[in-house]
Amino acid sequence: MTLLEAENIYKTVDKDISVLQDVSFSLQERACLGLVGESGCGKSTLARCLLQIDAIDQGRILFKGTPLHYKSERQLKPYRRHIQAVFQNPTAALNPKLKIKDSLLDPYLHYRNQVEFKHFHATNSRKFVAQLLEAVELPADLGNRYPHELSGGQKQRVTIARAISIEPAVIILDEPTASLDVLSQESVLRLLDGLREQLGVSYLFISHDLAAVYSMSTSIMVMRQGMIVDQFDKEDLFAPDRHPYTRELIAMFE
Ligand SMILES: Nc1ncnc2c1ncn2[C@@H]1O[C@H](COP(=O)(O)OP(=O)(O)OP(=O)(O)O)[C@@H](O)[C@H]1O
Repeated sequence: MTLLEAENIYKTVDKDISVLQDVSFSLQERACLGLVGESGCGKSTLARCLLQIDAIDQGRILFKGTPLHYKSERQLKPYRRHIQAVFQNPTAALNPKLKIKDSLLDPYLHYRNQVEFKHFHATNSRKFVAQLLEAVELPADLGNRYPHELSGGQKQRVTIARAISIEPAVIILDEPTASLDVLSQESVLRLLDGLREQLGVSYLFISHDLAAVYSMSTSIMVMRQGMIVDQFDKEDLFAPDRHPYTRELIAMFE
């Protein structure tokens, strides 16, 4: 089943600077679609448009066939929980004044009437927090700490736990490991990969790092100057008909 679709999206900023041009793709159930491209090509702008943070100028964004882009905030509410996001900087994503357990409960309290809770069975909030921490391989007592008492990798695991807490269909991962050291990068990617399998969630995995995109994704799209110039199944990364720009990206890793 197709979960998230973009159809011929255009986006300009500052009146006439084109950032996205004719962007189309579809994200299938249980898939990980990788989006790779160099800094400034428009990846985060696309993420913000898909999350209905930024408006598009032309085209359509659909979730399970329903167009999202013209809906009011009230009409969007039932859809927002289905499309969650994890961004580059976990420190900015967590309220410094809230203990981790309270940050983890936030989305749950906001959306609990809409979620079936297939994966997390909350008989009480303490148990729910413990289940979430366990799912992201963090110790249960960490819930009593504040964000500044955690490492960058631990904080990113908390933002992942928040995202999965309301059992979304799609998580947009926008450079989720870019602020982490190499060892934490690897372990967070492994965690995300395992969670996709375990929870049956789909990812749009955004990164400038082709190696990370290759390791995580089932299919890949390549963006250059706001356009998708290449789109293919992961197995076809080294196929002879790859776009010259994709080949340039591959050459950087060889
Ligand atoms: N609100 C805005 N006003 C002006 N320019 C913007 C705005 N949003 C994005 N841009 C420009 O659009 C282009 C794409 O930015 P975007 O952040 O989407 O790229 P990116 O591929 O995510 O880059 P990075 O990997 O460095 O985050 C950049 O040239 C950026 O300066």
